[in-house]
Amino acid sequence: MARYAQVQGSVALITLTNPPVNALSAAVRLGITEAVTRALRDPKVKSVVICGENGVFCGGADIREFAKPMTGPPLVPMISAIEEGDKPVVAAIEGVAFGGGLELALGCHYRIAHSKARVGLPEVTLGLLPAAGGTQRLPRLIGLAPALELITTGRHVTAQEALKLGIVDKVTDQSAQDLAIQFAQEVIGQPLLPRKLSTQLTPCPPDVDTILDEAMARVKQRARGAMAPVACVQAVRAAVNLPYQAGMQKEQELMAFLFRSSQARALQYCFFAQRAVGKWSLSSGAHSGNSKPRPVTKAAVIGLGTMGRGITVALVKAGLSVVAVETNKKQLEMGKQMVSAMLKHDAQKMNAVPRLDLLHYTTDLSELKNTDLIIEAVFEDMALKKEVFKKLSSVCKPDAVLCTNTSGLDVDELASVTKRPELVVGMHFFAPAHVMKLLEVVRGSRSSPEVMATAMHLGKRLGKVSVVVGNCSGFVGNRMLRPYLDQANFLLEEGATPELVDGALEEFGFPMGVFKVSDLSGLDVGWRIRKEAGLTGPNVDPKDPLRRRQGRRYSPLPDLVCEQGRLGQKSGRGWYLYDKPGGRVATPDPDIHKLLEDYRVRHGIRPRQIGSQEVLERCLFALINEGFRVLEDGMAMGPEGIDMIYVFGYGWPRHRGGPMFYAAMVGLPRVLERLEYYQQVHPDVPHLQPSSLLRRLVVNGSPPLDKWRDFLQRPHSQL
Ligand SMILES: CCCCCC/C=C/CC(=O)SCCNC(=O)CCNC(=O)[C@H](O)C(C)(C)COP(=O)(O)OP(=O)(O)OC[C@H]1O[C@@H](n2cnc3c(N)ncnc32)[C@H](O)[C@@H]1OP(=O)(O)O
Repeated sequence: MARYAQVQGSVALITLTNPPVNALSAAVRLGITEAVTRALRDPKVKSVVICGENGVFCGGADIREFAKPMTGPPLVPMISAIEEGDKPVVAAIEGVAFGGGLELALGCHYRIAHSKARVGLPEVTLGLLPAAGGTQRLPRLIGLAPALELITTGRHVTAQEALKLGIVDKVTDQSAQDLAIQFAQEVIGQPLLPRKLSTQLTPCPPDVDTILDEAMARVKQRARGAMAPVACVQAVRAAVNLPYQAGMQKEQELMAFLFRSSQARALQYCFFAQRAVGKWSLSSGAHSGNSKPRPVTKAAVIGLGTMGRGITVALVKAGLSVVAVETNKKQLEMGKQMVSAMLKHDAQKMNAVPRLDLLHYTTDLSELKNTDLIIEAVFEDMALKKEVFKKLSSVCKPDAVLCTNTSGLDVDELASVTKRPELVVGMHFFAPAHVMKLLEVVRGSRSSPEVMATAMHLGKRLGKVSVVVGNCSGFVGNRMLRPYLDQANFLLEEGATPELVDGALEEFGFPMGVFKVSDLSGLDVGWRIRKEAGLTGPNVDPKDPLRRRQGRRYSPLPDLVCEQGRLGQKSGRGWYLYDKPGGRVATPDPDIHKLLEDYRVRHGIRPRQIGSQEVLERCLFALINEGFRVLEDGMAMGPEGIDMIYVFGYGWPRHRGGPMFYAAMVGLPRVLERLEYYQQVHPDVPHLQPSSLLRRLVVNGSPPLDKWRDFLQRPHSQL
């Protein structure tokens, strides 16, 4: 797992060999330890180079080993032995040096990087801290403020920035390994002590306490309850206040606490789940490994509303040539201006030139003859979308892929109006589409494996986390959102306020509570959908009482709020009050409190005290319950997909792993018991009726999440 060779006469070359990323598994650590001992002992060896095989230095500790009992030599003494040795050791960094990989390089006396390499300490994103000396050596090398920033964010740094910061000593466009070998010979005999970071003091600016206090305040504000960033600041503080060994002791103590935490487990689960969802499979046997995507060089977007504009920007940024179609001339002009502004803004941030040349705007659908893939993003109306798909079917070349950005309409119904249903697929982007990482790729019953591969591959090119989902109303994300929203509204009826509900959800870790999000999205969106569904407005069944629809409990509160012209941020009032239309700072609104009080009086509801625990249980467990139904219905590949949809599309706190992971952490018997309790109290809310899958899992001893698939009733997959 580490190859040893002697090159150029006196240089020991140690190569990490653990594909694909040379993670520091037990075997690799053993290999390095043995190779370093050999090099330091061999009198013919005067200097050492450490590099990684296949153009990757090292992706850090082997994350898969974290769940198992520790074996092999630990990292800290291994790195100390390198630093303490009396022969210069040079790290040759190609590809990446992340986490333990960078810590290994910091234990070396010199670092040479390839110009395309990236370095960083991403441990915080795994719920950990750099506990192989990273929190102690990096501040000593580059100073307090930059070290704090890198360690608390886990940000990856390019070789050029690493050179500027002083993390690496040289950057080369040629082979980093060759330059390191040459360099290792040049530095033989030079004093090593100044290169041993553990012997140095952390450079301390006069305002050191202010820097640390501000960093702590910043991470606490951003962390939304995540513990690792806070521990990172504490560890770096030790690099300033304590001698190296005591600082290392502190680093170990903090790490031991984090390592055992449920947050670390959740974040590490997310790391693997994010990668797992890219490996999709269908019930037909087709999967990502055997289905080839079609080439897409020219794409089109139909409709330049908010979604269409964002999708256009995302496609252009990925280097695709795009035809943007908007039949309304005024809208086209407005869309054009906004897309250009967004592209220019993004390019400016990255010091690049905006690729406006990739764009062509038109009002004429017949200009789509040569496009490979078309994404329809018109108004969310089935009749309108069908009309567009009919036209696309006759205008586009026969093998062009037709995608819809619907957020929940039936993909099969749309496909049925085309002559190529096998080439129709849902690509459900989330607003703003050029920013949000999530993409639901919706498989219609006739979508071909090739078309799924094409949409998934395009998602990857756009930098999205793409998740294959089944074609059911609302797909996965929005389908699970309904019970969550319902519960939030019911809680208002029963005595809560928007700020009480949002406060509990934000305390849990959501960036915004449900009512703030609704205000941001615009309350009229849901209002229109409810009108179309006959839940409010003229199409309501006259036999339905005000607080019941289609046989189940219904809260008309959101409709009443809309009827008052309170449409959210855009109108300056919604569930909250804003300083102006379009304002973003939400303050509790006495008028809403009055509206709620009057409503309760009108309906004879005695308000009661509602606590955070009830808010969380009712909103989150109802959502989770629907997640189990999604699995039971075969609309998702597994719980990992659901979790990634919620983490990347709905602000679910990553350190809680996603709703299904959270359910497993809380304990499935507990989730079941609370759902049963609430269902008894609210028998007219079917969403609280525990799903049969949840019951079956509990009866079978609550198996771990990766075994849930075994408890689905077959045939299960609709994918
Ligand atoms: C008290 C206890 C003390 C314990 C001390 C513990 C010290 C911890 C310090 C650490 O080092 S924690 C790990 C820090 N490193 C990272 O977070 C890096 C994670 N990896 C990445 O960012 C990326 O994978 C990459 C290295 C940039 C490569 O990206 P790329 O897009 O090229 O490929 P991927 O699809 O992401 O990965 C390929 C393959 O490799 C698996 N993998 C990647 N990194 C690791 C790792 N560090 N450990 C184990 N496995 C890793 C990844 O899961 C993929 O596998 P798959 O089977 O194909 O899904």
